[in-house]
Amino acid sequence: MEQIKTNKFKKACNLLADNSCLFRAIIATIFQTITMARAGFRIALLQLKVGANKQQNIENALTKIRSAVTDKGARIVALPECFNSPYGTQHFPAYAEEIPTGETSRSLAAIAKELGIYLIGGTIPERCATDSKLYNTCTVWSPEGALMATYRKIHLFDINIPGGITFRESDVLTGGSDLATVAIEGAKIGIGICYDIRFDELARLYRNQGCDMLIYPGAFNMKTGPLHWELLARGRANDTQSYVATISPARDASAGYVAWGHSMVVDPWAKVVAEANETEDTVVADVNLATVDEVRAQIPIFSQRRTDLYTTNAVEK
Ligand SMILES: O=C(O)CCC(=O)C(=O)O
Repeated sequence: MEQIKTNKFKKACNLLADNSCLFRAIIATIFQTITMARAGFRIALLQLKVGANKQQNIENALTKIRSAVTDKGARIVALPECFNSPYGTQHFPAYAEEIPTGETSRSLAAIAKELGIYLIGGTIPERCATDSKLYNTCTVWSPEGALMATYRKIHLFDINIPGGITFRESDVLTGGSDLATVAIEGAKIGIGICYDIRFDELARLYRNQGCDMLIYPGAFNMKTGPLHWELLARGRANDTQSYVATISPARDASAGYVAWGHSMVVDPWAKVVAEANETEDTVVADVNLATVDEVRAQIPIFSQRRTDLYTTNAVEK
């Protein structure tokens, strides 16, 4: 019996010795997989001045995109909500364009291709070619200039704070019904727009789908911005243990709708890692996907949820 065991052991050793190169390669791959930290990318958020002249708004965005890439080394550039039009229901019909045939889409596709970058194209008022309805829509462009995704704002901004702010996007816009994720540089990114950030359910769905980062072009105002903008960005980052980026237009005190500004990147620890003030500016941050993995491993709330006590949507990761 002992003899048989010894022979088997010798055979196994000989096999390993014969295939030592292969064996070493397998061990090296396993070790690498265990220890390999995920990389990341540099993102630039463009807090743009937006005025009444659509052509100027587009030109300004293109200039700032170029400089974020050539001067600051961004691989992904993100624009604010409603960057080609003043923000207001009275403006949306006049500024609306079809996607991807409108002039704004064509300009974004061309600059993404020229610079070889990923471009989160903020939002524009979209006129749908098939139903003629208006949507508040984000487009995402690849380094080849291809349209990777469109996201139509799901939760329309309808609020009424007497003496504060009253806004009813639903007077002219239709809400979208689809989530949108894109795979960029090893990260899965979920898109939301402004008011959407108030809905933790949407962020949860993206987390369930395996997102590492959530990007919200937005334009909070002088009433809700000071109270809620950072709170919500940090809240969603903390809930989902993801990076969160919020991108606002610059503040223009003379505009009909005065944006809060303060575009920011929040890391999965819910720490604000880069932030603008209210003026036109470019916010740059390095997104480190190893930080996502680190937080999720160290505070493993996702696997600790008591789904026997409350419902959540299907978990893919
Ligand atoms: O939720 C807020 O306070 C502001 C939302 C907003 O401005 C928007 O959805 O465009």
